[in-house]
Amino acid sequence: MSAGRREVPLVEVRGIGVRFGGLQALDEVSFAVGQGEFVSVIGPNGAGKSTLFNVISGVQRPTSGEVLFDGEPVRRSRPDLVHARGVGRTFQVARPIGSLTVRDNVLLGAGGHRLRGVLSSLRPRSRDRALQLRVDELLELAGLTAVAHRPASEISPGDLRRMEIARALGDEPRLVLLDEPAAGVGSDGLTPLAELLGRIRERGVAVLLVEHYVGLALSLSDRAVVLNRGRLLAVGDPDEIRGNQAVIDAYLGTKRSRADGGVQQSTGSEHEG
Ligand SMILES: Nc1ncnc2c1ncn2[C@@H]1O[C@H](COP(=O)(O)OP(=O)(O)OP(=O)(O)O)[C@@H](O)[C@H]1O
Repeated sequence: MSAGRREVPLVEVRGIGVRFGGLQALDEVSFAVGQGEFVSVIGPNGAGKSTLFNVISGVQRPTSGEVLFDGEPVRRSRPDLVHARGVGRTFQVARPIGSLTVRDNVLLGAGGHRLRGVLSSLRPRSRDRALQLRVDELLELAGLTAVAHRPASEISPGDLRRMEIARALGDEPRLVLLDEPAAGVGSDGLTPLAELLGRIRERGVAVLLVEHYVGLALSLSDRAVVLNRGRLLAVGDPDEIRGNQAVIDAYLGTKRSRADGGVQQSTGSEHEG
C-alpha cells in the first residue's frame, strides 16, 4: 500500500446489530477483513458467531448497521447477490448431496456465476474441459482425489468437511466463510483440514473462520475477532488475543489442552475431536 492511500477492505462490518424478539444476538459489531486476510471469529456458545455469518452472507437482515464489500454497502440482504460478489460459505452442519459422488458435489459448486463468467469466452467443449480441470484441482487441493468417485454419503466426516470447503471454493470466491469446519472430524481429520486451510490462505482467498478449536484457528489466523454475548470483546493478532485478559476471563480461561495439540473450549459445545 502506498503512503497516504488507504486500502479499501474487502469486507467491512459496520455497527451490526441483530435482534430476535427480546434477544440482542449482535450489538454494534464492527470490524474489517482485508483482501486475502485470514480472520477467526471466536467466542462461547451463543456469542453470535453464526448470526454474524448469516448477516455477512445475506441470509439474515441486520436490525441495524451495514456490511460493505469493496467499500460499497450491500443494500439488499440476498444470499445470491452476496455470492455473486464473491462470497462462498460452508455451514455448521454439512450439506452434501449424499447420493452424488464427491466429484459431482464439488462440480456443483464450480458451476456458479463467477466461474462461468471467467470461462464464458471459451467454446462449449473447452469450457467443459476447463470446468473438469478446475474440479480436479479443487479435489487435489482438498486431499480428496482418492475418494473423488465415492458417494458423499460414504466418506469420513473429515473428508466431508473438506468436500464442503472445496465446493465453497468452486466459484472463485474472494472470501469464504467457514462455520466450524473441524466439528465432528475427529483427531485424524484435523491435520488434513489445517493443511487445506493453509493452502487457501496461500492462494490469497480471504477467510472468515468460526471454530471452537481455538488453537487451530489462531495458528492459521492473521487476526481474530472475539465475540461474547453479541458484543465485540476484542480484535487483534493471535498473540494479542491469547494475552487479552477480558478474552481469557470470558472464553480462553476455560480452555483445556487436547492430545492433538489443538485447544477446544469447554463452553457446552463439545464436538467429537
Ligand atoms: N433465528 C433465531 N431466532 C431466535 N434466536 C436466535 C436465532 N438464531 C440465533 N438465535 C439466538 O441468538 C444467539 C446467538 O446465536 P448464534 O447461533 O449466532 O451463536 P453462536 O456463537 O454461533 O453459537 P454456537 O457456538 O453455539 O454455534 C443465541 O442466543 C441464539 O439462541
